[in-house]
Amino acid sequence: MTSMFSVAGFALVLALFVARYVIRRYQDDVRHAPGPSSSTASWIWGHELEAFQGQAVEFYSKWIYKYGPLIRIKAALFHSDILVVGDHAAAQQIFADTYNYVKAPSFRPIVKNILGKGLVWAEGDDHAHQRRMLSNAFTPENLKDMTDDILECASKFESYLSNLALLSGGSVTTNIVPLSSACTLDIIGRVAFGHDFDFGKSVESQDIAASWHNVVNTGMTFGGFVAPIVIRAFPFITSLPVKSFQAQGDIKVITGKFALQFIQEGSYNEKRKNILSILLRAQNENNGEGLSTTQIIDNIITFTIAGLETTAGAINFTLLELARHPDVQRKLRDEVTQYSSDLSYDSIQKLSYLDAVVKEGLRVNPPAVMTERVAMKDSLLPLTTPIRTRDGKVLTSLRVKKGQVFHIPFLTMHTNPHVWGVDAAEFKPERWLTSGAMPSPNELPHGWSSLVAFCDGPRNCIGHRLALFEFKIILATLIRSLEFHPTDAVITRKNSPTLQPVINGKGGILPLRVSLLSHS
Ligand code: HEM
Repeated sequence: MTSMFSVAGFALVLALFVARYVIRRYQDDVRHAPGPSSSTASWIWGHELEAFQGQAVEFYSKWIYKYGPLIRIKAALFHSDILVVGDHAAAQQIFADTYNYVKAPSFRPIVKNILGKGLVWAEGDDHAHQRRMLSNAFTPENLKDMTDDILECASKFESYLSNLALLSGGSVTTNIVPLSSACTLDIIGRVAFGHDFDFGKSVESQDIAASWHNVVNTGMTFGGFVAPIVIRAFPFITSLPVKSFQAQGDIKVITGKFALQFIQEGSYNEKRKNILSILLRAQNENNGEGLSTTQIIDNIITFTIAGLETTAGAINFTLLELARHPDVQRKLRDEVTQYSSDLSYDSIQKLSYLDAVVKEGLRVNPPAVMTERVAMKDSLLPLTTPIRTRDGKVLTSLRVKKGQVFHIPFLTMHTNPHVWGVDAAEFKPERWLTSGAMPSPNELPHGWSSLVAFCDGPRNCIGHRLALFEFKIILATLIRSLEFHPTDAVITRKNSPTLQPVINGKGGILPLRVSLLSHS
């Protein structure tokens, strides 16, 4: 008898579940979005495994260029279909409405452990408040005060490579990845909390490098694919007492320690130039309205993590492009040596070819490859490119339900051949300088320089001006005295968790031949 009731109970739950699924399916327009056929999806992993196995967003690009800028794919573990958004109006709306479209809630506990309760973790009013308080640290005036620190760190990078080349008779092949990371760690350490990590020589910088290497290579394994999908399906597991869910990252521990030390020294009133000093002084001036000391430290940690490998990645891939395009490299060197003996904030903005190289570098190899958002309520998404349904209706906007997951691949949006032409994926800085070579503004996304490398809207990259300044100073410093050449290595690209150069399945390796100008 008992077993009969439990079978009936189970059947009822199942029927309710199926009914809910069917009703939901017909209350939104997601089913009308085109995309790869369900028959090509794995029954358990949907299209997500195929997408993971390809290069960075390779499949999202392939599908979007084939089916249109907004597509639907089957999700893993029976989750409802995911919308992959390359449509500009839809992306703009998602980025603008930060109260409705949020980062995946199931990952917040992990983000909190790794970064603390700073800007990346915060949502809604808390985010708006933190953002208002933090923005002041990134004004051009404050960035100008950081110039000497950035120049010094870039020079160390250049000296290291020059010496290496000199010791090998003027030319050397080296893995550029750990060196650019050491340089950007030095910069963020100095400008964020007044600490010098000593270009990869300090124990802390080595711990940070080892832990990042581990993150990159674990993210490319099958386990790295499955873990976030399981968390999405069973969010409660992040609160289980499992070591890896509760662990704080090395960068958080190390940065937190140095930031606290800096505060305890109490010298922030004299050390005006770094972000921590700026925020602590603002805290005193705000009579309690500002951020708490814990929030300030959590944001220093957040800036370090968010600003370190993204900027390093931009340098790595742009040096690779320059190595592959010697003519571009020569033109850049000519401009840098001709016009800029001083690399101040104002003078570097005037170097138009350097600016074009930087934009093109971020277009074809955006360090943040894609992002994800989840709808918090039922909503209507505007579309730049209407969708035609099977029964002939034309949809200029799409109804989506609460809980809808969106993947927004920046790289796909940057290199769409229907927008940028047949050479969309090629590195050609000239396109930014030649009249008529760029697509018209209404064909491009809303964002910095009509790109989404720094995302868009109230959650765009708060550090983008600092990132661009660093990026330009490092490139200009290196290119003045060194020449970069490609090697025979076959380099592919993976998203783990930023854009990674990969050789034979291993991430974090990018060999380049570097020669002293006088020896080439
Ligand atoms: C080339 C280098 C960089 C790139 C390509 C980049 C890209 C991005 C992108 C795409 C986002 C949005 C992520 C999302 O919402 O899913 C973002 C957010 C953020 N970035 Fe950057 N970033 C770079 C450098 C930096 C630097 C140097 C800092 C700090 C000093 C920084 C701090 C942040 C923070 C705190 C956020 C979160 C903003 C918010 O949610 O309000 N980034 N960045």
